[in-house]
Order: sequence, then structure tokens, then C-alpha cells
Amino acid sequence: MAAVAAAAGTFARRMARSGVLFPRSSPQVWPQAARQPPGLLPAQRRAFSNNKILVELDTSSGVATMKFKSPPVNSLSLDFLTEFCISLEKLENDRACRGLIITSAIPRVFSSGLDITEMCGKSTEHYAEFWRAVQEMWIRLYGSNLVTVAAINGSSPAGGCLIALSCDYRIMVENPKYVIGLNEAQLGIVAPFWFKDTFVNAVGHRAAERSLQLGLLHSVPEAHRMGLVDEVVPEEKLQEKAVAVMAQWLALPDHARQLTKSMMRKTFRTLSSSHPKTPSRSHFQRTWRC
Ligand SMILES: CCCCCCCC/C=C\C/C=C/C(=O)SCCNC(=O)CCNC(=O)[C@H](O)C(C)(C)COP(=O)(O)OP(=O)(O)OC[C@H]1O[C@@H](n2cnc3c(N)ncnc32)[C@H](O)[C@@H]1OP(=O)(O)O
Repeated sequence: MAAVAAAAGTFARRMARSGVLFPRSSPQVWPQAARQPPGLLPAQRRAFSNNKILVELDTSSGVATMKFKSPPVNSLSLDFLTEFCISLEKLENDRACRGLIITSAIPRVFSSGLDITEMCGKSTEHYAEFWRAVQEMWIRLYGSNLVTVAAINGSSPAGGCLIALSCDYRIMVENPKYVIGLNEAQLGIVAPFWFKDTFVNAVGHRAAERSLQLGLLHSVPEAHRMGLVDEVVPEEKLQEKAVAVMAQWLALPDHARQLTKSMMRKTFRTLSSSHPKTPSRSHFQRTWRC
């Protein structure tokens, strides 16, 4: 328990060093239209970057694009998760931003999921901090007031699938090599209940039961049929489609859409108000044999 508390403190300090407020306990309501401070020349584009993620915000449309750029496979390391939360928080605090498109700058992979090297040979405190960061990523993305669109341009197993599932809409590139799903059971581990619930919300109970028990990674057409992704497009149309979907969602009044989203996703607050037990060191060691 002390380790969990210490980890929470460490993660909060990492976020605080970035200048980001932490944590935010209740959803914020943003203005309906992107606004520029009066008297300033409008800067159409703003960008910020770290060594894991690139973010570009088009202030005229209010749409930001977040590109994962962590070779080789955009695995979700503690550093990646921290940078993700910082970037998302910056966008949420930017009054010019209303929507977020998440995609990958790495060819053929959206995200390979949790970084397996973070779950081997580390201290109890590290596991606790890592787990806290995984939860924080999900809480922030799933509960975000922004319109979130996943533009999935590569394979997206396990934690990568969770990122996509946490968005409001998923568009995936049609490619016979790409797969998506929660394959934890194939790895001999159990997807946490909040992974499972997010999956069930997208595909329904029966499809989820089969897919999760078998740890299936679905082809793109199969993922589309079962509702795991909303739309499938050729690679060259992905950006255009994501922008078009975003425009459709942003055409609605922010407050009505945000309150509706918050109502639909209210169960996430259960996790945000009481972080579940962190997996123990021995559990990680048993699971990954390290
Ligand atoms: C209370 C109980 C708790 C129990 C404890 C369990 C903890 C959590 C439980 C559940 C949640 C878990 C969620 C997860 O996300 S677990 C991670 C699952 N991820 C995967 O299974 C993906 C594995 N990777 C792939 O399938 C492929 O790599 C690919 C399709 C993403 C890309 O394929 P390809 O382009 O062919 O690349 P390579 O396979 O050659 O990989 C390149 C390179 O990258 C390394 N790598 C791949 N995935 C990961 C990863 N997830 N973490 C770290 N490193 C990864 C791979 O090893 C190669 O490295 P190299 O050999 O050094 O080049």
C-alpha cells in the first residue's frame, strides 16, 4: 500500500514538473468554438513535441493531431505514458482545442501495447508507478472532453487496442497484415476489468466474451464487422476521413456532446476515485517468467 502511495506521488511529481495541473477531479466544459485572444494575429498552427509524441494543433479548426513516434513499436513505457498524459492535459487546457486525432508515425504499428520490459526485473515501486500511469492514461483519454478519433494505421494489440477503444471513433487502415484486439489471454495474463468493460462497450457482451477468452487479434475486416472499429479506409484516405469525421462531431454544441459523453462513460469515475490494487511483483514475475 505504501508502495502504491509512493508511486502515485512519483507520477504526480512527473506531471507537476511538466507544469500540468494534476489530478483533475471533474470534467471541464469547454467553449463551443475555438477562440483566439483578441488583438493577436491568429497563429494557425501550434506544435509541441517530446521524444515519444508529436502534437500539432490547427487553431482554425480546433483539431489537434497526436502522432506516436516511439520506435520500434510505440510500446507504452512509463515515459511514453507520462508524455501522453502531459500532452493530453496541455491540449485540454488549450481553449483553442476541441478535438484530437490520434495516430502513429511508425510504419505498420499503431501501438504494441504495454511495454513488456517495464514489467520485468523492476522494483515493487516501479510496478506500482507504471500501473498507476497505465490507469491514468485510460482515465484521462476515456474521460476526455475533447472529441477523440483514433486513426489506426497499423497493428494495435492489447494496450494499443485500449487506446483506440478509449476514443470516440475508430478508423482503421485496410491492410491484411494489421490486427487489433485484446490478446492478453494468449499471453497468459488477464485483461483488467476496465480494459474488458471498454471492449464490451464497443462490441457487446457475446463478441467480447469470445474474443477476450481466446485472446483474439482480429483482422481489419473482422474488427469492422464486430464493431471494434467504426470504419475502414485505404491508407491514403485515412487523414481525410479522420478530418471529415471530426468535423461531423464538432458540428454539435460542445456542452451537449460533452455532457452526453460524460453520462455514457460515467462508470470510469469508479476507477478514477479508487485506483484498484496494483499487480504485485510476484504476479508480474510469474506472468512474464522474469
Ligand atoms: C492483476 C493481474 C495483473 C497481472 C499482470 C499483468 C499486467 C497487465 C495485464 C494486462 C494488460 C496488458 C496489456 C498489454 O498491452 S501487454 C503487451 C501486449 N503486446 C503484445 O502482445 C504485442 C507484441 N508485439 C507484436 O505483436 C509485434 O511486435 C507488433 C505486431 C506490434 C509489431 O510487429 P513487427 O513490426 O514485426 O515488430 P517485431 O515483433 O519484430 O518487434 C520489434 C521490436 O519491438 C519489441 N516489442 C514488440 N512489442 C513490444 C512490447 N509490447 N513491449 C516492448 N517491446 C516490444 C520486440 O521485442 C522487438 O524488439 P527487438 O527484438 O529488440 O528488435
